[in-house]
Amino acid sequence: MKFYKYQGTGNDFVMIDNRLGEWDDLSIENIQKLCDRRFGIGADGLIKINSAEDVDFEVDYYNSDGSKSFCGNGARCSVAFAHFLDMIEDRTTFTAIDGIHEAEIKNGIVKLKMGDVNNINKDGNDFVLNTGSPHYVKYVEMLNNYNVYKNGNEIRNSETYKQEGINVNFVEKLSDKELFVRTYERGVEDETYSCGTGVTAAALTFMKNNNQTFVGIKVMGGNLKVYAEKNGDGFKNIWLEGPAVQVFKGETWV
Ligand SMILES: N[C@@H](CCC[C@H](N)C(=O)O)C(=O)O
Repeated sequence: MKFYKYQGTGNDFVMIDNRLGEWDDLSIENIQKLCDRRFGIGADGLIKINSAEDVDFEVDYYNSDGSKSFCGNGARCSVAFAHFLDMIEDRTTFTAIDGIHEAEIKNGIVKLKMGDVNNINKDGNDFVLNTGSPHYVKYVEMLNNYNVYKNGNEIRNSETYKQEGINVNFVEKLSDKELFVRTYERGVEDETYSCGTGVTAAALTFMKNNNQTFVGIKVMGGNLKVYAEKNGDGFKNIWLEGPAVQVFKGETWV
């Protein structure tokens, strides 16, 4: 199997060109092994780029445990991969598990349109919302020293969330325009260096109480930007922007 490895602010993916359907039957065990950092290539997730009708391609995303979801950074990396394969020019429309997305790519920076968010719920002082995947958002102080694994794992496996699972984002306000976000991801069952749908969720909870349409986000693996417009109790015109980089390519046996 020929593969490419991509990363978007440190959220890393094995990327497979599956436009001819050669890897339609890749098993969950195969995906787990390919993503294993000791016995495989190593990644937070695996993405198959499939052919699609009416749009440029389909992003078929799997977490490293083989479960499916929508991945914001994975979708941004998929746009960079489609551009590398000469499938698209600087704009594209593609489909993913949560619906149709638009995106733009310029100088390695990918700007991805996320689905509208209709409501943001509260769980105590924290927030729960879906930005293509489900997110829990908790504001904390001294995030650099915070135990993201322990506290994220506890919330993800709590009675309320353990069945479906949830991604848990810890957020520190750095200024009126910048947040620091660290995320425990379901399906990876660990902290990742960045989560695109997670930083989007964090930005929307922040924008809800301000009249801002832009938030800069610092994550462990770099910097991202989120733009959005208020729409009733929710948000529309939500864009996630940041780098998407090809790291290496290779061949493996599954
Ligand atoms: N890293 C992703 C989110 C991937 C999906 C998530 N782990 C889930 O199962 O919901 C991102 O960049 O959005």
